[in-house]
Amino acid sequence: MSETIDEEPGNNNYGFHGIVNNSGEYTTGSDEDFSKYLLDRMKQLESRNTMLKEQCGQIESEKRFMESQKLKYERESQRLQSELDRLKSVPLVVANVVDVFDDGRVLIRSSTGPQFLVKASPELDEDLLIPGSRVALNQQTLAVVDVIPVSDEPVISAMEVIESQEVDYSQIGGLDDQIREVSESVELPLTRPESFVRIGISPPKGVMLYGPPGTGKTLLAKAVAHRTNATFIRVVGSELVQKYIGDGAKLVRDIFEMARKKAPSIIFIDELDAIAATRLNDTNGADREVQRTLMQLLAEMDGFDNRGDIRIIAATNRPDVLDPAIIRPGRFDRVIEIPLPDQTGRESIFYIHTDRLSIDGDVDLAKLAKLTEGASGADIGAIVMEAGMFAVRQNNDSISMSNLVEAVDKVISAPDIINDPSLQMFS
Ligand SMILES: Nc1ncnc2c1ncn2[C@@H]1O[C@H](COP(=O)(O)OP(=O)(O)OP(=O)(O)O)[C@@H](O)[C@H]1O
Repeated sequence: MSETIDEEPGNNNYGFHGIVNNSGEYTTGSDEDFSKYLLDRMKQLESRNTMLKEQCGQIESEKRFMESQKLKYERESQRLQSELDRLKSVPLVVANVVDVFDDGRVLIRSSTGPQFLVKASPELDEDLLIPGSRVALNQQTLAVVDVIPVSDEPVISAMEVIESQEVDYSQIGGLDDQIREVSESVELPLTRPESFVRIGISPPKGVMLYGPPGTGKTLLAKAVAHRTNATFIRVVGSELVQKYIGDGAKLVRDIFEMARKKAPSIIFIDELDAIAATRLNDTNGADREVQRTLMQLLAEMDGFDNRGDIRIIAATNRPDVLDPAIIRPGRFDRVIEIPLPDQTGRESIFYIHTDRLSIDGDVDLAKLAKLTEGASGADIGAIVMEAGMFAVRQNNDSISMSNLVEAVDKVISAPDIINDPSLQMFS
């Protein structure tokens, strides 16, 4: 037997350097030995090549499998995410965590009292689920879908608290009578309480402003707060009962508590109809929630001294649906209509909104007021803003009458305005 050697530095280009014969001596070998070596080497390389090709094929098919798995999981994850978003977007019930068990179940207490043993969504960070934390539950399954961060506590997010208001009566157009009435019933009891004591009458506890949207109800409430240096606390009725179900009554308590702490204060309840609509006999869960919130509001109103330094103003666009209990004496006993502005009102609102702007000398506010019959103060604000945008787009230095007429058309979509012959001079 002879053994090929290729460790030694070679004398050919194939890595063949010689053989060791049967006597153990090294020899460079014959041509035959060299051919045999090449043949063996070729076979070796071919089989290695085949093996590597197989491995490569195997890895390729594993890669394809992994890619299809990845695609499948991505789709699954998207589906779960949209399911989760959907669950989170429906109104959620707020509850407190009482205990968390090892098997992932959570004992919660709803704000209306009963306790439930529920599951937590797997997406939730378990570390945040601790006894005492506030959580949001899916309304149907009661699964915990979110942990409410401390800064998102309903009492804070449900109300807007502004300690000093910038709005003044002079920024409200066309509501002189209403300003006087609100001032008498809200401002005087706060600024001159002794006058009421002297005469022996009680000021109204609550004032209700009703009228179409955008007519200045919120503006009026803010202006009163400014005049009295009172803290302005604004809550929206629909949010109290729809955003954090089960918490409406507690929120009402918290709001009055906050008003007492920050007194003198004005609580402004926007969309009062969402919590004070006429009660039906056949009530479902959501109606009961509304009722509980309203009962708490009435209890708070009945409980506080109307000579104190908390005033309540409510606003609604739907006075027709209100529960009569809400306007009983000692509650919202002063009801003030805030109507759409008339010609003079619209003119003064145009004046207020254009006063600080750069406008052309020929701008005719009376004409604009005439063109905007049926428009609210908010519509007029939007018209002026839109006219300003037209002027900016045209690179002008000031707002022209034609900018305003065009804006009227855009905001209140009244096509006849453009065809009105008396306005041709402005277009
Ligand atoms: N009488 C008004 N005078 C001047 N501006 C007004 C008047 N009414 C409304 N506006 C303008 O419209 C905006 C919206 O008005 P505001 O929020 O007070 O209306 P609202 O009656 O409370 O509406 P909603 O019922 O929709 O809550 C104001 O910020 C102001 O720019």
